[in-house]
Amino acid sequence: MELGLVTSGAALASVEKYLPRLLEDKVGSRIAAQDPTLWGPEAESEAAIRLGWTNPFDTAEELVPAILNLRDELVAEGLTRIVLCGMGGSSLAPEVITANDGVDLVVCDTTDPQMVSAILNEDLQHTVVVIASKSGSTVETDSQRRAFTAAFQAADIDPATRLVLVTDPGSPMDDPSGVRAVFTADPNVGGRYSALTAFGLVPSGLAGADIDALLEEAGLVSDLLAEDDEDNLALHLGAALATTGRDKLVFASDAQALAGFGDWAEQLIAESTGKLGKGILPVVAHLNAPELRDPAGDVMPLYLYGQLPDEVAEDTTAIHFSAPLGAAFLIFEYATAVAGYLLQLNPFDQPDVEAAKAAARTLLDAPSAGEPDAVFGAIEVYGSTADSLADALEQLTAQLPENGYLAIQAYLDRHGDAKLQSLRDVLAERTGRPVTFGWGPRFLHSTGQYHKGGPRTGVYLQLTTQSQRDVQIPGRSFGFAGLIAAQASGDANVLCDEEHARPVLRLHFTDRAAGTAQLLAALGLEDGAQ
Ligand SMILES: O=P(O)(O)OC[C@H]1O[C@](O)(CO)[C@@H](O)[C@@H]1O
Repeated sequence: MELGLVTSGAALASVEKYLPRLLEDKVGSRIAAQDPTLWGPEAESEAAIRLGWTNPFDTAEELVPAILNLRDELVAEGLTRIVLCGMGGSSLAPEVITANDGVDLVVCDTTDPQMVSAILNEDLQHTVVVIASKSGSTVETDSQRRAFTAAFQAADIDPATRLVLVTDPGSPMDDPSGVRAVFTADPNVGGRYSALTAFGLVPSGLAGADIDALLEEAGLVSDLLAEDDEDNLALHLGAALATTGRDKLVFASDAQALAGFGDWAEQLIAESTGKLGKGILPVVAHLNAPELRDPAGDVMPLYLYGQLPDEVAEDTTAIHFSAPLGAAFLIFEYATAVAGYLLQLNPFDQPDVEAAKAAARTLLDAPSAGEPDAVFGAIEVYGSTADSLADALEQLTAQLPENGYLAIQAYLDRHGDAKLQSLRDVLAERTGRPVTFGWGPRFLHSTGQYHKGGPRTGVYLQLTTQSQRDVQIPGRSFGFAGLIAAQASGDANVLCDEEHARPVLRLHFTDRAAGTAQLLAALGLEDGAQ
């Protein structure tokens, strides 16, 4: 795949404006040298323990053979179905790596009982489960570990032969008892920058992806990214990302481009920049997305290609990017750190994620159902007293400010309920504004930071459901159904609180299939087709 970056229109103007400063301030070489002072005194202590990703190569030398040895052992034992339990930075990169290599990896990054149950109940005889958590304490991952341990025991399989852990040294998960292997990662790398560390490499390598080739691709650009050189792609990309006023970054890929890359970059950019009332909102879209037809003044189109086009319209604002996956990871990580420098924020913390987690914990201790404001068929409505579903949606989108965005937050099964993604285009078309579609609780570890920490311009459509069947979480007083309900309500409570004061419309399906069909019909969509 070709390696290159072309900027045009306002993106090019931003590169021309910022590049001389980035070169003069030696931003490229200072990031590579892991200089924690670059983002100002307030960010310094965090940055001092978060820059290890600039050199993933030394650690990989020992790590890769260990992963490949374990892979050989597993294959010899017929254990070829690899499931990965992990949230955000602990699962997004392996999903992209394996998809681009054409190997299977089952990612369990959910608390939806239907999706968890489908993963738990398939082919346990040939399954190995990688449990990945940097902190070792993320509630989703801990719950998934408990559920898989119980499922193996119920199937008369010793979990100690099937569980593989990836975590930071010294975390509550860094304990070899009762598991097949523990891989510890570089603690000086935050989750969303960890694609080329144990978090990206262990699950991908065990699933059969060519992780040596991935690291080689990253190696192709690592010297260039460390240089204070006007050809440094990360300086160009960082400057373009920081284009004044163009803070909705709309991703679209051609057929040959990196599959699913936008989902990984979404967390990197949203969690790194969405804070202090500023930031860049990634919108994972496609080439025919309404947002790209005649882009609004606050939209920055970002096109991902297998091969860059021969010509781009110079006066049309866009970023055009192409790179092999390993290189793309490293370029985007550097570029995000560069954008953080230009936007004057700390790209390594996520100060607003904790609020939703705390609100969910409170609700798990004392669940409070609350009464719906209205009921239409199989849909309970919270946060609107409109006379119909269509009116409730209309009232929500009418609150969009001029530079606002709509976030659809679906606490559902991203495989089984995938047809709901067609809502994105319809609502983008109707509102003329960027629309994001996030699966909960996965997005809480990604755009969730931006929703609470970024500009107060979002309106939120939450979709939740009654599940026909719950899945128990051994050792906990709640099951997955209670957990996902608390996560959705907790996040809504924070978005609506006095500090954030954002509009949230919650549509709760009392029957998953009937509610889905009803909502699609209310938006003029039949069974997911436009
Ligand atoms: O790897 P952990 O500690 O389980 O965290 C998962 C995700 O949760 C966050 O810490 C916060 O949402 C992310 O930054 C991270 O990628």
